[in-house]
Amino acid sequence: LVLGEPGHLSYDFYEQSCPQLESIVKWEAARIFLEQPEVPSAFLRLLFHDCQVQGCDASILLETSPNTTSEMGSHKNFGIRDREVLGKIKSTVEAECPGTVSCADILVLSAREAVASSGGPTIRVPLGRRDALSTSGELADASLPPATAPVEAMLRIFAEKGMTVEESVAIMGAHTLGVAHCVSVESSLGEGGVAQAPGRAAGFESILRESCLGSGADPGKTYLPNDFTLFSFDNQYYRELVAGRGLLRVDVEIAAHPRTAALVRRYAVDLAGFFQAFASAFELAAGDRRNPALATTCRDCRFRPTIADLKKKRFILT
Ligand code: HEM
Ligand SMILES: [Ca+2]
Ligand SMILES: [Ca+2]
Repeated sequence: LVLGEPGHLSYDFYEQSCPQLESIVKWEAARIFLEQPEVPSAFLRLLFHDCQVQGCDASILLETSPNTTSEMGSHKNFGIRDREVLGKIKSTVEAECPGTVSCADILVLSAREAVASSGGPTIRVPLGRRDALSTSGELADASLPPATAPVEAMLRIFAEKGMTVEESVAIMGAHTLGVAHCVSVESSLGEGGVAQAPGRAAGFESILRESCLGSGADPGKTYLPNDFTLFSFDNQYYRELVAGRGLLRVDVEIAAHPRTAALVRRYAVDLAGFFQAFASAFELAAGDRRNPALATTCRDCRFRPTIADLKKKRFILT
């Protein structure tokens, strides 16, 4: 464990200390994705939910430390899964490069592989993030958008990271992978056949009502694909939106909002344009480093020394 200066991110950060890093993560992730095809979508959402709360510092992987609640205690993190799979990748890296690579960088690299191995763009990411030692469920509550977030809130969140509207609409294309549970969709369903999400196709609205409100549906357990090609990183998400088949409120709204509708229609027919805007948006999302203070490189991504342990110097090896 190295108490590092929170230096700048760079593309060659581990060039001397762990030259094989990117290929280790690439092959270990590929091996895992082959056995568990539901993992890439989990990694991509994990990246967003980590970086959104005190920056990209792997704080979402922390288990409760004394006097704080973990981020997973926040209902905004409902559906977040497969955090332990990142631990597997981390231990493979540890075997080659002990105490060198941060969990935050492992998360960014793994999310990048999730996109590339699902057919999306290959994204170059600068490295050198440090891991948080503390966090709180309250902070996650305050920093993450609710499932009901409208377009304006979405645009504000990504503008804060320096994204253009083109990039903000492109990063929402992450919803080309994975699932949403009924509990996240429910609030957008109307009463008596009147859609709460204007712009959603009537036929799709009734499919959602049947799937999520029908007998046998359990809001916390029943889930639906984010698009028809939930394992493939493509522009199908935008095609669905143009056809009025958005799942979440923000998905439905970006197809109609004056600032975003034209971009949704463009990405639906311009895969290369979507990939390019997504790649630069991803780099901005992964570049959020609000919390470089007292940050470190942790060997275990989930159970980290507390600040008190550090003060006793029990964990400081160098
Ligand atoms: C304001 C913006 C956003 C909102 C309101 C939002 C909301 C949600 C919600 C409610 C779910 C479903 C959770 C569940 O029920 O299991 C979801 C899933 C997902 N989100 Fe977002 N999201 C946003 C932006 C993003 C971004 C920026 C990314 C990644 C860069 C992302 C990646 C994903 C992925 C991959 C899934 C599927 C997860 C899975 O299969 O487990 N989302 N999102
Ligand atoms: Ca974080
Ligand atoms: Ca897809």
